[in-house]
Amino acid sequence: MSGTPAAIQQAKTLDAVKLEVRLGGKLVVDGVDCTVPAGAFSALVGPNGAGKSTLLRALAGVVPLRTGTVLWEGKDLLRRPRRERARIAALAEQESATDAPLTVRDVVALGTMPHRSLLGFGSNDDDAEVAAALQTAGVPELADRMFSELSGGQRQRVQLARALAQRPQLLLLDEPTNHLDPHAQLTTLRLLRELAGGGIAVVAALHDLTHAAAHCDHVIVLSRGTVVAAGDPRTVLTSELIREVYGVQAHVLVHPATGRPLIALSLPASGDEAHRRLEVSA
Ligand SMILES: Nc1ncnc2c1ncn2[C@@H]1O[C@H](COP(=O)(O)OP(=O)(O)OP(=O)(O)O)[C@@H](O)[C@H]1O
Repeated sequence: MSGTPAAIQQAKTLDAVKLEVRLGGKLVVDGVDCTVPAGAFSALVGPNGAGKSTLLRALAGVVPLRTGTVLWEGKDLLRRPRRERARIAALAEQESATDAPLTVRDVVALGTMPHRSLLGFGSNDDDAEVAAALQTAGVPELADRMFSELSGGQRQRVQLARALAQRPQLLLLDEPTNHLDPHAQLTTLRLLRELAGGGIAVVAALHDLTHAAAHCDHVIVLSRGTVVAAGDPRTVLTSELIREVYGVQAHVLVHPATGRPLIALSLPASGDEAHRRLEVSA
């Protein structure tokens, strides 16, 4: 590898090439090409059922690809040994992966597994890693609670802590602000931006377009399993694109305090577009 800045940038990039995923006989991810650079916070947006969760799961190797390749640093990520892959990519999903009677500390400790030696199981290093992840996710006080007894927002932040404990280079998050109150939403988005600023690639499925426009460097717009636009959210998230993809009217304003885009949405006057969208997604 040459030492040029371009080569270095290339080296820390996720490239999805012609990804297809079929579920229940339906092509849910349909020829997705996208690039996610390290050092950037990327939003994955699109209507319900567009395929965002499935795409994130496919990137993490949780659902099998029908065709296509996921490259990290130019190499096939999904063909790497599972443990090596888990040191690169962490996925924080919306729903709990476990109903087992685990404490929050136990759940977050699962994230450290790819870095553990068998002899080092339960070491002080692991404890410190778990404590640091809970602290970063803003929920250190939950460590001894049973995971199954947490609220939706608390679970969401513990899932984030588990993913952070994995010390990933690529962090994939499915609606990380779901269930969170406004303060927690903003602190989570700020944290994700800081993590990206620290040099990792962060990709989050988001429904709030203002969040995507205000906090993300890059946006990928998915519709019916296909990428219909990608790039700087300030240029991609136009009224026209939002109307076309979501069937709603969008007014892109300027946030009076931050100067970032503020996207105000309303249904079209006739209601025709909204009606059409409900029919489409049924
Ligand atoms: N296990 C499955 N079997 C069959 N179809 C599935 C399965 N999981 C998801 N799908 C379908 O795949 C499509 C994409 O679902 P996915 O959850 O990826 O969308 P999404 O964009 O994340 O949606 P949302 O915004 O509602 O979370 C939907 O039509 C969904 O019904």
